[in-house]
Amino acid sequence: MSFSIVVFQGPSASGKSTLQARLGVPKIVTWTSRQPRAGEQDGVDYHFATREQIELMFRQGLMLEMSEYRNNLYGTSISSIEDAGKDGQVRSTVMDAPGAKLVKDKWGDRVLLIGVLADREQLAKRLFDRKVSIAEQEQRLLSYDQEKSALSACDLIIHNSEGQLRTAEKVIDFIREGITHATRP
Ligand SMILES: Nc1nc2c(ncn2[C@@H]2O[C@H](COP(=O)(O)OP(=O)(O)O)[C@@H](O)[C@H]2O)c(=O)[nH]1
Ligand SMILES: Nc1ncnc2c1ncn2[C@@H]1O[C@H](COP(=O)(O)OP(=O)(O)O)[C@@H](O)[C@H]1O
Repeated sequence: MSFSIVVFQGPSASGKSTLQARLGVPKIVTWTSRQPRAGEQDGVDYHFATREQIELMFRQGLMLEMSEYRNNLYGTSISSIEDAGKDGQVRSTVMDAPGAKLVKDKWGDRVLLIGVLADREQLAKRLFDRKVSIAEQEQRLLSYDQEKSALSACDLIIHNSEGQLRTAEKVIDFIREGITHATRP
């Protein structure tokens, strides 16, 4: 059986979304209580909901997990993971380390867990370039060490510091080719 879900994990600004976009398979849309950013669409980037709605879904047993990040709730519905791959289409998602671990523990070798890592100094610069406030930069970098040490649970780790993006993209192209090949009838 081939992979049906690719999960990206790693520190904030390491390049998870960039590499997820490069992989180019449909995303598993997760839930968040944070406000949509400019250009983000409901049901495409996230299911945007209130904190209360997400908590209710969790209590109803519909959520695999729920996680608090920078004062917002994030969560993945069980059905979105279970349904992945049913149509023969691999799906991808970006998760924090605890969420990624749950998916890997529960769905095992259906899941390809990719860790993305870049130097701490470069992440600080990327966050600065993104015009993130100093307080938010500090908060995001606080989780750097935790996310970095959790990478040991990954099936593979892609290094994505300055100058490594082209190679990282080639690795992703290689993975896409492998996945597509394996799911071809
Ligand atoms: N555990 C968990 N983490 C999620 C989920 N959806 C998104 N995240 C993580 O939430 C964090 C914040 O994402 P976001 O608000 O889009 O901001 P970003 O830091 O710019 O990517 C990222 O580390 C995502 O990987 C989810 O369903 N569960
Ligand atoms: N290897 C790289 N070198 C320089 N900048 C990069 C590299 N990879 C990604 N970036 C940039 O860093 C920023 C954060 O990347 P993003 O994919 O949004 O990270 P994450 O999803 O992990 O938070 C983006 O502006 C992206 O274009």
